[in-house]
Amino acid sequence: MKELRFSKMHGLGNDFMVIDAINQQVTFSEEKVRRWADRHFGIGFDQLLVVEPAQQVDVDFRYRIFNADGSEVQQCGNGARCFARFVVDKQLTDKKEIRVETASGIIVLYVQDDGWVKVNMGVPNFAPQSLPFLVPQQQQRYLVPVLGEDVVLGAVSMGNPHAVVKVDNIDAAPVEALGEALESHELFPERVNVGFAQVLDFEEVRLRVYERGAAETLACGTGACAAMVVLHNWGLVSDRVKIRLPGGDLLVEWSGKPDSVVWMTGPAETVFEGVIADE
Ligand SMILES: N[C@@H](CCC[C@H](N)C(=O)O)C(=O)O
Repeated sequence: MKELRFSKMHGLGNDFMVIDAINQQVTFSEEKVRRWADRHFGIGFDQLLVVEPAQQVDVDFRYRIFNADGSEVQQCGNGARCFARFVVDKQLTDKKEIRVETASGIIVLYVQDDGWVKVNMGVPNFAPQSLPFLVPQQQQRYLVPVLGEDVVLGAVSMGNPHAVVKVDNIDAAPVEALGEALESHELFPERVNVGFAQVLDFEEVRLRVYERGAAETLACGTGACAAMVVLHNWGLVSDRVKIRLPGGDLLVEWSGKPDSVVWMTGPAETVFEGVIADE
């Protein structure tokens, strides 16, 4: 058994175990991640974030993400902000503009003087095959039969797959039941994250997200970006929107022009440092 150092961090209550895998040797299995993620018998987290050496020449780090159920995924927005704070606080870099490779491409993280992090989340991809979403053609709105009703949703990849459902009031939304049913719906063969969005006005949206592989979380960064771009396409929000999640607020900006990137700005906090025995 060897000792493995980690940080426990969160972005608006979406919580993470963060491991420096540059200065420590560590291997991952689904079973190990699930054990660490357990909130009673482990450390407890929504996602595990791993800092690895860059594999490409033009980036600073490689960023790997595992959901609490042990599945490795392509992107995590709240995690990206925590990743930036981690590599700066641990003096793994002295840069304030950090280029990071993920399983879905390169993202750029900017650590601001106030400690918040602004992330270039890349260009949203509305092509159904990018999620993947098994529908005959790309549309702004899709009608999906689930739990005995036809649910209207938008679909987008923010590097990871998202479905967005507009609701009148997120407090009354069937997040658990519908979220779970859509997450593993046959039209989403790689499963999907499901956002429930309540539009307050052009600049403000309330959002709850049922995350693939982690169930409902207090916040989802890519979910906030997905909700914003879908609602923007539907003409319901402006280019700069405050997304109010159960764990706090995120600022999401997107012009809606072809090939324009999405910007997400918000906090990232360290809760404690820990050491765990690892085989
Ligand atoms: N919490 C995240 C998203 C984490 C990954 C997601 N559950 C997936 O499976 O794609 C965020 O802040 O974006």
